Order: sequence, then structure tokens, then C-alpha cells
Amino acid sequence: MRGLVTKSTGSWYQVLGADNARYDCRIKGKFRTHGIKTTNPIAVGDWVNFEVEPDQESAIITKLEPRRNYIIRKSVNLSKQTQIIGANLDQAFLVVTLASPPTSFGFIDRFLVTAEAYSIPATLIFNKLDLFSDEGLEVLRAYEHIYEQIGYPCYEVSALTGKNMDSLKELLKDKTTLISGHSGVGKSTLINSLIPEAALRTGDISDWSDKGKHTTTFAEMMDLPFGGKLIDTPGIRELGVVDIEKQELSHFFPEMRSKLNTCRFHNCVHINEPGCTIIEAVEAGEIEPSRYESYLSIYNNENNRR
Ligand SMILES: Nc1nc2c(ncn2[C@@H]2O[C@H](COP(=O)(O)OP(=O)(O)OP(=O)(O)O)[C@@H](O)[C@H]2O)c(=O)[nH]1
Ligand SMILES: [Zn+2]
Repeated sequence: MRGLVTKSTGSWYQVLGADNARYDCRIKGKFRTHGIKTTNPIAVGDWVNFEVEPDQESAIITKLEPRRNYIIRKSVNLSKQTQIIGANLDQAFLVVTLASPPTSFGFIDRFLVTAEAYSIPATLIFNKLDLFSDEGLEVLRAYEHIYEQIGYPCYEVSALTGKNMDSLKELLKDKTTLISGHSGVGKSTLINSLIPEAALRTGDISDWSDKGKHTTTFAEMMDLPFGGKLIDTPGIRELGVVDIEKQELSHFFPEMRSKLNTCRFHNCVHINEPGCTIIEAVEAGEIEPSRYESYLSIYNNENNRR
């Protein structure tokens, strides 16, 4: 039967079958992963074929359909390994906030670079709008302006009061969206506001995760009541920047992309080369200094977490 993977622990996969029933599936033997070294050959959002075992208790995934796209992160404990967080995504949302605790530019930019690297459209959701004074709002709008100019849509909401949540629903409707954010930004509150049954879902998780007691839950796909799917990434607070050649990094900063052919040296990496148009653009205020700092930080492989 054909089905959609909606949850995974790395050893167990929950699959929503074509018959609308959910199956607990496993993989038998080795699975072709097309050159991706990963702890989970199959990810949430994947379309698969599976066969129900004679005992009717479990099922075996037999085939993985080609992915339209996917997003990957470095595994925290296994140095060379990577995790596929989600596949077949329409877009990625990063929930951020400038209030308790504020999200740093570095955190935002690393997320955006990852989304660019995998060609997944990214949107920033600024939460906790209700906490802002007029002055605070000015700072917020300045942040938003930076990212909107580059081409990233920004939305300001309050998951707590529900302010502007309707415009968010419009964006999510009938799409598959990966949602991410560091601890405390209000991602759970936001999901609960979008999916009122999400509280039920929590009970469901603990029940199901018995199957994966010693593994991590990578991600979970939820149905949005107004149409569309949301992929939550519990325990995944940050997407690492994976497998980007230093020489290529600037391609994943859209505001740098258009200027790349104009540096004096064709192999310019925009650090301290003479005749570098990226550095000139930073100095002229055309490229935001915080974005250039993030570029340097990623280039130097620094992990300046919040
Ligand atoms: N004022 C205000 N507080 C909010 C808003 N959204 C969430 N919060 C609060 O922020 C805190 C963190 O919210 P959570 O939804 O638990 O945050 P999270 O991002 O899921 O983080 P974890 O709980 O660590 O997983 C809670 O005290 C929420 O009540 C908001 O829009 N406005
Ligand atoms: Zn340059």
C-alpha cells in the first residue's frame, strides 16, 4: 500500500496509508539512500510503499518514492552522520522572537542559509507581538525590514492572544510546512493555537514513543484543521549548516548572489580580498552588517549559538 510517513524515531515509522489508517512500520535490511549518509533513511514527509506483516501488528516499508526536496541537519551525537528532518516540503517557518528570550541574527541566518541550500522557501514568524511597546515595535520593524528587503516574508503574531494568526493560516493552508524555532519562542503555543486538538496529540506521542524509547523522535507531521500539514521538529532547536562548500556559501545569501560576478578575483570568498564588491556593499550599507557577520561566522565554522 502507498502511504505518507508522519512520524519517525529512526527505527519506527508511522505511516498514513492510502486507506486513511495509520501503520507502525519498520525497514528491513539496507535501504538505498542515494548517497546521503543519514541516521534515518526515511523521513517524515516521505511517500513510501509498505506491506502489512501476517501478524497484522506491524508493517514493512518496501519502497521509498523519489523526494521533491528535503532538509537535513547534522546529528548531535554522531559526528559524521546527518538526519533528514523532513521531505517534500513546500516551505519552512522559523518562529523567532525579540522578547524573552530574544532570537539572535546568527540563529536566524543559519536557518535561512540551510533553507536556501535546500531550495525551500523560508518565512520568519515574529512571535509575542503583545509584549511590544511602541519603541519595541520600531526595533521589531527594523528587523523585519532587513529580512523583507532580502526577500524573506516576515509576519508578526501573538500566539497567546491570537493576533494576526489568521494571516498565518492563509499561508499554511494546503501546504506542507516545516516549523522550527529555539526553545521558548512559543512554538508549542503557536501550534496549539493552530491545531486545537494538539493537546490530544501530546498524549498520543507518549503512548507511541514507547516504541522508540531509546531513540530520538525526529519530527512529526500534523494535519491542519483548515487544510495542509505541519511538520514539527521537537527537540530540534537548530538546523546546522551542513555540507556547504566555503566557496559556495555566499550563494546562499540572496543579497550577495547578484554581486558575486563583480568581485575582482573570480575565486573571491569576500573576507579581505581587494576589489571585493561584497565588502564594498557592506561598507556602503547595501548589505546589512549583521548578515555579513553571519556570513563570516558560518564561513569560519563558528557556532555562535544564542
Ligand atoms: N506574551 C507572550 N507569551 C507567549 C506567546 N507565545 C508563547 N508565549 C509564552 O512563552 C513561553 C514559551 O512558550 P512555549 O510555547 O512553551 O515555547 P516553545 O517554543 O514551544 O519552547 P519549549 O517549551 O521550550 O519547547 C510560555 O510561557 C508561553 O506562554 C505570545 O505570543 N506572547
Ligand atoms: Zn568578494
